[in-house]
Amino acid sequence: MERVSRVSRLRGPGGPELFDLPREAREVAPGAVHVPDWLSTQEQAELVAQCRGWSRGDHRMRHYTTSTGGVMSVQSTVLGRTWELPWAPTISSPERGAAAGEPKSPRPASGDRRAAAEGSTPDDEAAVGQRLPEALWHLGRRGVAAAYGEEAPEASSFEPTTALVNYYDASARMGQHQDLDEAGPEPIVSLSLGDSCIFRLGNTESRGRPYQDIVLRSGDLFVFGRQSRWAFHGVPAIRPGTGDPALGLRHGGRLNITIRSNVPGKPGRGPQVQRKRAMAADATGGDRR
Ligand SMILES: O=C(O)CCC(=O)C(=O)O
Ligand SMILES: [Fe+2]
Repeated sequence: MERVSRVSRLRGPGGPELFDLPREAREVAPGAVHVPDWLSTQEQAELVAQCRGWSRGDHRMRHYTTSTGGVMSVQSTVLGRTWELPWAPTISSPERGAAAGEPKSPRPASGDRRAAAEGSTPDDEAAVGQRLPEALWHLGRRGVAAAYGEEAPEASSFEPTTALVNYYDASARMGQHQDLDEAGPEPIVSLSLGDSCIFRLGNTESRGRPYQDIVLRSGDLFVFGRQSRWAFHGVPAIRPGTGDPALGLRHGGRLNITIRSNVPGKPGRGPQVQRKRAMAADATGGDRR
């Protein structure tokens, strides 16, 4: 793992914080690496703009339902190859989940979608299908190399296929869960944009203790694979107003992008997913995953 010391440009509610605190890249648990300030402000702003372009039409953000029918407080969209699982969004049935939460914008007819894509980049077009935008493929690869080192086997073997983009408004949260939808064991590459959050990284056995709370700020990279690939994790809180308005998140909030490898013919541990999601929903009042 590279050990890079960077100085954060922290913001507090209403403006920059008073102090610049050095934060170091750190393996917080075996296989779980936090690299603060990995993306420059410009890269972050570009990614926010790209996410806006990608999350249109069939890929618009929406509140998905958990398997028990609870509505997630987080809004999400999937780019690239989707999962063949009951909860997962599909391109051919874009209304899945709509009953759980009214879409933010009406679904455009296919002609409208072409119009919406005008002025968009080739990556925007890619996201309309099941191909992962190239920019995210590269970020996935770079992220693994930054976390585990250029020489790590995963730095060349990781084949990103899928990105889950989550939007958290000030009150959104995500309950403790495992990312079981991919067969694994490829790592999960997570990028944070906008407001800071508390990211809770737990153990692989249960949603409870031991866990540690890590502050993820805009531009941070977090990779969890290897022994932490099946660790329970979640986002118990957002810190509203801490994001830099220059990123272009018009209503504030936090964007999270997890870049994953979802191998066809190797569906995740489906039945387990259902159970685990149900557990998480039940234990948190059913409004978040
Ligand atoms: O928002 C985050 O940092 C975590 C998201 C997550 O765990 C997920 O989408 O599965
Ligand atoms: Fe997750």
